[in-house]
Amino acid sequence: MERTILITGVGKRIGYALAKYYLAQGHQVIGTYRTHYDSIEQLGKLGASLHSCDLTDPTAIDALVNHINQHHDSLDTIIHNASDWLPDNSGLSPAETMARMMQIHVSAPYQINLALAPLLINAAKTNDDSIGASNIIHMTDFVAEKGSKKHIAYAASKAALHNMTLSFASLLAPHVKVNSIAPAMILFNEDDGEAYKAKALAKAILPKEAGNAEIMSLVDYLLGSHYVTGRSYAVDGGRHLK
Ligand SMILES: NC(=O)C1=CN([C@@H]2O[C@H](COP(=O)(O)OP(=O)(O)OC[C@H]3O[C@@H](n4cnc5c(N)ncnc54)[C@H](OP(=O)(O)O)[C@@H]3O)[C@@H](O)[C@H]2O)C=CC1
Ligand SMILES: Nc1nc2c(c(=O)[nH]1)N=C([C@H](O)[C@@H](O)CO)CN2
Repeated sequence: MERTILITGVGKRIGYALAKYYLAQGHQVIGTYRTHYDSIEQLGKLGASLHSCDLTDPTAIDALVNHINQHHDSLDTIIHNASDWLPDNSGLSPAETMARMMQIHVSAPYQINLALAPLLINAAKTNDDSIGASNIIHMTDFVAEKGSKKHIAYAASKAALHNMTLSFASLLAPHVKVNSIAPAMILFNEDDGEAYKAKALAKAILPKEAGNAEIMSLVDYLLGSHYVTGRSYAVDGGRHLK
């Protein structure tokens, strides 16, 4: 079955890996980006439909969903991947920090889900088994359940994003499944030093930088299911047992 998958934040790392992976499988990918990296050109050459959209701007989000509703007659999957891992000591005021985290991780997915839900439902109904045929995936974080001393606003926004998983799962059943993926140590950042890396790895009983493949295989499972919804799937090396 050829899918049409909207992925936010496809310019790098997990979002870029997801977009390339599903394009390679022959699916249609609609990708949003903020910074125009060379990777965006690469995805365009692979056939992706790409849209610049800063998720802190509700007007830009309106333009995105209006374009999708007007130019795409089918959409069966949305992956809310875009995220800003903003520390509490970034220099922004507490009010600005919390507002930014809630806008990107909660308000933007809320606005997009409500606007595109009819497309997801219609796509599901074209399937022989329409129950749970369409998908929304919210990329949350292990810290949504545990909190974080240095990313309080970020963690709170990811917890709110998972709460929306529960609400949208109830609202959009039986045609649309809605699930969270709660990762921990998937990819280090380029500026992470050896001491930080060692400390981060030691937080899990499986001390690994898990890599993109862990996310891709879980997304594949969720897309193929017709029976899992309203749940959070941890990809965290057993951090809860440390
Ligand atoms: N990497 C990891 O180990 C972990 C990741 N996660 C979650 O997994 C997901 C993917 O992680 P990862 O690939 O590391 O994410 P990144 O931090 O690398 O960023 C993901 C994308 O989000 C985009 N983005 C950030 N702010 C905005 C904005 N205001 N408007 C539009 N796009 C924006 C970035 O664009 P730009 O390039 O322009 O900044 C980037 O392309 C995220 O939701 C993250 O919270 C959770 C736990 C661990
Ligand atoms: N948007 C992002 N969110 C998170 C990132 C990231 O790079 N971008 N990284 C992490 C860490 O890997 C953390 O899980 C382990 O230190 C968390 N969220």
